[in-house]
This record gives sequence, C-alpha cells and structure tokens, in this order.
Amino acid sequence: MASIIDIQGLTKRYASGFEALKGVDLSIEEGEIFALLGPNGAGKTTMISIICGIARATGGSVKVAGHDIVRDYRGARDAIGLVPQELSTDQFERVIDTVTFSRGLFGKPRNPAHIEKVLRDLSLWDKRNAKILELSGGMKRRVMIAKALSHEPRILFLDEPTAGVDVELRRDMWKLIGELRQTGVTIILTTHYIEEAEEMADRVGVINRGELMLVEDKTALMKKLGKKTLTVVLAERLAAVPVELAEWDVTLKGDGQEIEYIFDTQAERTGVSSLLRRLGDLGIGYKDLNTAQSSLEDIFVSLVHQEKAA
Ligand SMILES: Nc1ncnc2c1ncn2[C@@H]1O[C@H](COP(=O)(O)OP(=O)(O)OP(=O)(O)O)[C@@H](O)[C@H]1O
Repeated sequence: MASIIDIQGLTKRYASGFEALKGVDLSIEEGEIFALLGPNGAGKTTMISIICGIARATGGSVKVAGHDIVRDYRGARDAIGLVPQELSTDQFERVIDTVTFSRGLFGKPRNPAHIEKVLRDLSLWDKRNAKILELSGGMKRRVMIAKALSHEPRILFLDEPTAGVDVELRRDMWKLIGELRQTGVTIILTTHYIEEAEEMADRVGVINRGELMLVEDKTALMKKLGKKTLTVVLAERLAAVPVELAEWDVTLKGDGQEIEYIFDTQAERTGVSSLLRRLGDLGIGYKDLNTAQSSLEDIFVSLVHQEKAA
C-alpha cells in the first residue's frame, strides 16, 4: 500500500522549552485505520495539530497526500478532515447549515448531494433541520464528524473520539468508524484505551513522552499487550515460593500473603488452572482470587524495560 502521510524526524519544542515530540518517524498507509495510543500528555494532540497545520513543528518534515505541510499547506490541509477533542460549533445553527458552511471554508463549490450523503451515512439526515443544541451528545459528536467530512477529505483524524462517552455510545462510534473506512477514507485516531485500539485499528502506534515507542500490526501488538495478572490471596502466609511452583514463574507479594502470576490471555494454556490445581495438591489454601488486565502504564514500563535491555 502507498503511504498517504509521511512523517520524518518530527520535533516540537514549546515556547516553555518543553519537548513534546522528540524526533518521530511514521508512515500512514492509504485506507488503513491507525490508532495512536498513549497516556495523557504523551504528545498525541501535538502531533495531530502539526499534521493538520494548527501548530508548527520545530524540526522534521510531514507530507500529506504528497504535499509538504509547510510549503504546500493548502494542498495538505485539503486532504484532511479533523474531528477535534472539544465539540466546537455554534449551538444555535442547524445541522445542515453548519456542515455546509464547513465545506465552504475549504473553498469547495457547493455540493448538496455530498452533504446529504455524509448526513445519511452518519444517521443525521432526519435531524438536518435541528439546531445543534437540540441534539444528544452522540449526535453532536456525529455532527463534528460530518463537518470534518464535508469537503471530501482522504484522511480523517479523530482526536479521542470516545473520551468521556458511555459504553454504548463508544460502541456506536466504533461501528461508525468501521463503516467510514469502507468509503475508502484513511482514519487516524488517538486514544487512551487499549480496548479501542483493539477494536478498531489495523495498526497501532504507542507514543510516550514524545517518542514513538513502537508501531505494529494490531494482532501482533495485542499478543504482547494481552497480559493479565492473577493474584491469589493465601489463607496463610508463605515464607518463600515453594519449589513445586517453579514452572509458573510466580512472585510472592503482600508480605507472603499473596501469590502473583502474570499470564498471557492469548495463550492456548494460560497456566491458571494448573497453578490452582498445584496449590491444592500442595495443601496451600486461598481466600480470594482476582485478575487484572495490565494497565497501559504497566505496558509502557515493560516496553521501556525491553528497550533498555535491547
Ligand atoms: N502550548 C503548550 N505549551 C507548552 N506545553 C504544551 C503546550 N501544549 C501541550 N504542551 C505539553 O506537551 C505535552 C504533550 O501534550 P499533548 O496535548 O500533545 O498530549 P496528548 O498525548 O494529546 O495528551 P491527552 O491525552 O491528555 O490529550 C504535554 O506535556 C503538554 O503539557
């Protein structure tokens, strides 16, 4: 596949001296859904803002659909639809007017048929004459997407499309984004949620402290991220891990009151049931069991360790 966005050595130093991006290289392929995953303050919004021409890079280069974002700003910007984190639109305006107006901002000739298609695709056609303030939160978000698609961009950026929305709305949004990709538009979304990247993306980039730590196919990444921690709360304290448990690589926590076992949820055999059986055989009783998904934070820590080790 051909790349539609080419980022090389991208850096951003804010006036405060803070380095928000430290030399990012990335290619986005035409037609893919790319998720940029990272914790608060990682640099996701900074990166999108630069690509969309809202912020200026300190160094490096970005090409969008073959146009350099600085030398050929207009060509690059025309290819992009941006759905920002914050809902920003006139509350008193009618849906169809605000979407039509957005197209006009790009200097494109009127095209009522396209606006109608966008509104229909986003299930907003019935609401075209409603004022924005009369819409539900989910519909308002869809209006923002309609605005971003009004000038027929080849690339759609969604900055945290589901931040602060309930589970149901999140699922609707995922479905919608899946449908949008069928229209051929390349989609780049930022998110904090591993689950979101898992559900949507073809490829995932993990960014932390201004550095792109990895870019991988989703399936490969999920294998790495699909770790869980099982905590077994023991009935009685242990002084050390019994040798009979050596094959599970468990650690003793909580003053000897807990056994912790990290397992791969994607593996055919997680080792959980055999571990519990072995505990039973050894007469080691337990009061409670719980499992927790590795947090994004844990994953970053382990990624950093892996990088250092390499
Ligand atoms: N105008 C600014 N001046 C100085 N520092 C800034 C400015 N804008 C952002 N930063 C800093 O740059 C870093 C990256 O911010 P950015 O908004 O890109 O992160 P993000 O990954 O989008 O985070 P979030 O998930 O919270 O939106 C943060 O530490 C932020 O405080």
